[in-house]
Amino acid sequence: MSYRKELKVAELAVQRATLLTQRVFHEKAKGTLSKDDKSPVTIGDFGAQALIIHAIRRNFPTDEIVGEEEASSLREDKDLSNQIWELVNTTKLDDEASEEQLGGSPKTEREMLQAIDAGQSAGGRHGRIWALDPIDGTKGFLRGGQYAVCLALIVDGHVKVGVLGCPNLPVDNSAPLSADVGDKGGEGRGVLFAAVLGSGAVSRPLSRGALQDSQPIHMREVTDIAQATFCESVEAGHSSHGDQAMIAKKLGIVKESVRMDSQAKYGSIARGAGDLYLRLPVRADYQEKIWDHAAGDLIVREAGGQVTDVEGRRLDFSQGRTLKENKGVVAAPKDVHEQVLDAVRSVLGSK
Ligand SMILES: Nc1ncnc2c1ncn2[C@@H]1O[C@H](COP(=O)(O)OS(=O)(=O)O)[C@@H](OP(=O)(O)O)[C@H]1O
Ligand SMILES: [Mg+2]
Ligand SMILES: [Mg+2]
Ligand SMILES: [Mg+2]
Repeated sequence: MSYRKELKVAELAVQRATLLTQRVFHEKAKGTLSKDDKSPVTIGDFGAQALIIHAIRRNFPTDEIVGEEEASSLREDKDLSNQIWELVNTTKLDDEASEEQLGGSPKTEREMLQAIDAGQSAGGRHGRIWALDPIDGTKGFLRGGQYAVCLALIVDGHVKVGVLGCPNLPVDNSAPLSADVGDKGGEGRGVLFAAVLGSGAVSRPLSRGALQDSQPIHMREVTDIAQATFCESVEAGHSSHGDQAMIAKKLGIVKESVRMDSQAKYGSIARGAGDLYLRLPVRADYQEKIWDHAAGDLIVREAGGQVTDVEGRRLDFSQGRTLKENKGVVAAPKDVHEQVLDAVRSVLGSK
C-alpha cells in the first residue's frame, strides 16, 4: 500500500499543529499544568492534540488513536479550556485546499474537548492505530529548546507512516548538529521529516500553508566509530547520561554528546547531522511510550539506520500504549549498529 493520503494528511496536520505551538510560545502565557506523574503539559500540547485528532477523525473515521493527552483537567478548568479553544479556532493553514484536506477544525469548544479525549485507544497488535505526541519534549518547548510534534500510523503492530515537525531545527540538512535554536527569531528554522515504510525518508521546510518541496534524507556513513557524534536527552531523569558516557568512551568517541530534547534527535541522525542516539534506561520499571518513538523509529530506519532496544530487539509497537517488551533505545547507521550494541552490552553487563 502506498499510504499516500495518510502521509499527506499527517504532514499537513503536523504542520498546522506546529503553527499552534509556535503561537503559544511567542504570544501566550503557556498555561502550564502538572500531570499526575509531575511532568508538564501546556495549552500548546492540548491544542495541538485537538487539531491533529480532528484531522485524523475527519479523514479516517474508523482508525484508533493513542494520544498522550486527555481533557479531564480542562473540563474542570473553564478558563484554560477557553484559552485553548481560542487558539484551536484561530490557527489555520494559509492554503485553503490544505485546510479542506484536513477537514477544517473543530466547530465548538465541546467538539474540541471530544477530539482531545479521542486519543485514549489502548493500542495493540490489530488494525490501524495512530500514535500522537502533540508536543514531545514539553520541557524543551518551555525553555525555548528543541521539541517535536510527532505522529505515526501503526498497522497491525508495524509503523507504516511517520511524521515529525521540528520548528526549532535548521531547515538545512547539512547544518552541524547543535541543540541551539539560534538568535535570528526562527529564520532558517523549522523542518518537517516524513517516511513511509519501504519508500525512504524526506525532509522539507515547515511552511504556513501548502507543503513545500521535499528532499530525500540519509544517515551519514560512519567509517570510524570514534569520529561519530552522539545525541542524548537533556533530562538526566529520562536516560542515563553516565551509562551513555561510558558507552561512548568504550567506542573511542571523544566528542561531547549533543543534548537535545525530543524526537528531534531521531530526525537529526536520520539527516546525517549526527550519527547515534542512545537512550539508556534510568529506572528498570519505566516503560517507554509508543508516541515518543514510533515516528522517529521509522524515519531513522528509512534513512538507512537501525533502531533497537539495549538488548538488540526491534522496538515492538504492538504491545499497547507502551513499549513494554523493550528497554531503552539504540539508534545508529545499519553498518555500525552491532558495534554500538556490543559496547552497550558490555557497559550494562559490567554493572
Ligand atoms: N523516566 C523516564 N524515562 C524515559 N523517558 C521519560 C521518562 N519520563 C518521561 N519520559 C519521556 O521523555 C520524553 C521527552 O523526551 P526526551 O527524553 O527525548 O527529551 S528530554 O531531553 O529529556 O527533554 C517525554 O515526552 P513529553 O512528555 O512528550 O515531553 C516523556 O514521555
Ligand atoms: Mg508529556
Ligand atoms: Mg513525548
Ligand atoms: Mg508530549
